[in-house]
Amino acid sequence: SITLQHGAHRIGNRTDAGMARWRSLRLGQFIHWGLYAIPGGEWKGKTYNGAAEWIRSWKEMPQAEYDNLYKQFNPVNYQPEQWALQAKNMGAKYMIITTKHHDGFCLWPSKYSRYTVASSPWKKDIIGPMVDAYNKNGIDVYLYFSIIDWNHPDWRASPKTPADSIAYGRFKVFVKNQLQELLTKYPTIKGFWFDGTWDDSWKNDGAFSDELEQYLQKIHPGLIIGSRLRADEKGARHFDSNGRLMGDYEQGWERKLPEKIADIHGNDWEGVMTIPENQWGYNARWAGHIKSANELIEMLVKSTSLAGNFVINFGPKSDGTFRTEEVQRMQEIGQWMKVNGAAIYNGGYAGFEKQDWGYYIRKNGTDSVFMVVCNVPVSGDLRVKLPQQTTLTHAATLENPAQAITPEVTGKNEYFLRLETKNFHTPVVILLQTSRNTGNDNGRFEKAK
Ligand SMILES: COc1ccc([C@H]2[C@H](O)[C@H](O)[C@H](C)N2C)cc1
Repeated sequence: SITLQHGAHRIGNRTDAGMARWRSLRLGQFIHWGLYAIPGGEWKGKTYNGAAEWIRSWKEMPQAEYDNLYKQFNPVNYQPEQWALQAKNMGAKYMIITTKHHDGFCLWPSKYSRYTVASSPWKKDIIGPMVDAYNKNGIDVYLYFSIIDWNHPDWRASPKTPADSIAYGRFKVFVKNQLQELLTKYPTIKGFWFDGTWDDSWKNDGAFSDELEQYLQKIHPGLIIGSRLRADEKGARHFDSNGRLMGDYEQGWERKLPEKIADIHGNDWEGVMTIPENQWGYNARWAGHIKSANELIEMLVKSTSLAGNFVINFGPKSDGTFRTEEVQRMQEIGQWMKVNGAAIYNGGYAGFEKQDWGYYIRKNGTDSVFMVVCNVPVSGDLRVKLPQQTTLTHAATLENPAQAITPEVTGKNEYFLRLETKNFHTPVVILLQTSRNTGNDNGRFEKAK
């Protein structure tokens, strides 16, 4: 390995209580809200085919007109308590809110910028009431913060001249001030979700990203910050030039998930997912494939089975309400979580041989392993192959009333489970009680007690 001043400062996952809590939450709600919700992917009768929150970069959108949208920001139907209750009913245990996206508009009245809600017709702080409402409902809050700031005169994607470097130097002070301000105003937040860190200006200044992270940890110990913030002194991002993860979890899983446990290299990780193919901010016209609740539930189950968190994104409208499809997804996911949440919260990698019918999730630190069945085989037989010295002592569905299952046992520590009901509308969860190093002959299934 090479000597790095600004590479990873820790090998392996964090072992403190704050990170263990993050690891137990598993299901998060991402919210992208800002001026981009006003055009909602359309402008003067034309449809923008990119992601709605990027409409400012569209050639058909005059940037001055976009930048003046703050004069229309007035979410008269914004009710943070409703937002928080809705998220609680979905079963989300943490929420990530865009305090400032790439366009630079701040949803809090920052004293370091005039481009904030304070200058809008709404005038009031959006973030504070949201943090309070979510915390009151037992949901942890993380603040999304874009380093890229298209509105700030000192932002540079790639400084070319000495004047650029002086301007960008001022910008770095501005970033540090805004982050310190967010921590001071909203002390209950658990971490930052950084974005917009791919440009040369940031990539070629690994020292600053390292010092910034240490500065934030100093004023707010225990902050959880993913791998998108840092670059090392050679411009490597997420993983330093020695291949070691920088930050507290791998944060690169955006609209994609790992396939198998080897893909996560033992790191904590989080996947963030849009319901349409690629829309984070509100887009009036949802085109392409819109994920169903079952698809999102399966992604959540897959993430949990691979020891990662899964965050579903929502893009509220400019008036502060959510579109029907998003309300429906939250309700349907919430109904499933009410019955099966025990398989998700505190869930992790089981270490059993993957089967086609779905995913195994081990309740952390126990011999309780959940089978989440997403694909019932036409045979109706659900095969369970256990590692050596592990036997199955009991099996039952999670639903009410629980349906006890007597597996068929084969001699090779292999079991076949059959489900009575055949027609499923959502994934079915079966709880397996196992015991290890039992010493009795492999595969003997003791009758349910
Ligand atoms: C260039 O590809 C991109 C760039 C930025 C993104 C941003 C989205 O606007 C959203 O905020 C997502 C979390 N982020 C990675 C997505 C894809």
